[in-house]
Amino acid sequence: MTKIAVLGAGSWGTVLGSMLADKGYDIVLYGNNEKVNQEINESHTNEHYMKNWHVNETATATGDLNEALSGAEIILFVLPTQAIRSVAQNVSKILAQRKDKPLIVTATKGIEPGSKKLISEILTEEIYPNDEDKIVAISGPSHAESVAQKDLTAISCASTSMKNAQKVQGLFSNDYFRLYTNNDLIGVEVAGAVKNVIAIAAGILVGKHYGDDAKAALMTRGLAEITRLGVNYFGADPMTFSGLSGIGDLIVTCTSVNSRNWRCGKQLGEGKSLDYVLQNMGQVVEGATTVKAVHELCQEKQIDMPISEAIYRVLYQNADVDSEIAQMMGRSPKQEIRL
Ligand SMILES: NC(=O)C1=CN([C@@H]2O[C@H](COP(=O)(O)OP(=O)(O)OC[C@H]3O[C@@H](n4cnc5c(N)ncnc54)[C@H](OP(=O)(O)O)[C@@H]3O)[C@@H](O)[C@H]2O)C=CC1
Ligand SMILES: O=C(CO)COP(=O)(O)O
Repeated sequence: MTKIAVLGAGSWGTVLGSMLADKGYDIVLYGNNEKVNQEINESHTNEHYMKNWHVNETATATGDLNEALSGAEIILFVLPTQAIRSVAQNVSKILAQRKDKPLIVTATKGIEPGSKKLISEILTEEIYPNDEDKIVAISGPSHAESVAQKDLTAISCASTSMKNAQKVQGLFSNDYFRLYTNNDLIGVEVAGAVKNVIAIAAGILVGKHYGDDAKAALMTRGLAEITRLGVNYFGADPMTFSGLSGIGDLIVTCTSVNSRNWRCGKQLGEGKSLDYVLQNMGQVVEGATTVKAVHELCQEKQIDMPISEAIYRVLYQNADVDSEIAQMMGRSPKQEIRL
């Protein structure tokens, strides 16, 4: 039986791990919270991250990375962006003692501030230098809460190696979870990461009582600036942004109450402080981290991303939301389709 090590025992890691255990794989979750690991092993629940939900009883959890990786053919990273590099370094040390090279899958959506690197770039750098083909990213419109209920879900599965993308497609697919392969790894990751920033903006508009036109305008212009960053800086294929990891994920994250990024934005729009919102969310809000990397890129490479830059100023420079909205609506006239 194929063993899959799932690194991250939060909402998405637990649901993906349980879904894969339902298919008969040997699943070991790696989590850094001993209480959560114990709860998964003993009562097969993870109440903090997935309320009133049952984890497949064959899935186990451990705080020992060696134990999680032992014999694993697939290593699935489902950690917050901020934890990826340090855990990847530990994974690399453990794999150095092995002859085989397990396939690495990432479900994390983010860009690392400072390095401005995507998750696949960090994993390649830390684990398989010069072998990007061993990395596969899964990304698209998918909330843990929906997949836990076996709601119909379709996402992208991207790698520079079509063979490895197809392998992961086969491993993860079931009758309610469908994956489409994509060879634009970079584009899929940029789209998945930056939509979280736009989702914060979508939440802010709701918190400020703006309506449907505002939401539609934000999502469309948000996609335009995500595409601009992806194509101009990362060299992504523009078509990727019309796909599941692009417009698909943008729609779900900007409209669903399950989105932590959207909920964060809504509370900011209602006047709460970022510190208060993040402390009370109890789960990761990736857009709040990724917007720092996006801001660095905009400054360095002169990329025009007015929505993301406004979100950066609201989150980290104390900017007033109403003034930012007024400023955005008053920008000089622009042509719609431009990269
Ligand atoms: N939730 C979802 O529906 C989806 C999430 N994603 C992406 O998946 C990634 C993970 O999100 P999600 O599961 O929701 O996040 P959660 O906030 O629900 O869980 C994060 C988990 O990571 C753990 N963790 C943090 N740092 C470390 C570390 N250094 N070592 C080991 N474990 C660590 C946390 O542990 P602790 O309890 O100790 O904090 C927690 O268990 C994000 O990039 C997100 O964007 C993608 C699609 C859907
Ligand atoms: O990526 C996601 C949905 O596809 C999860 O979004 P949130 O992190 O905003 O909950």
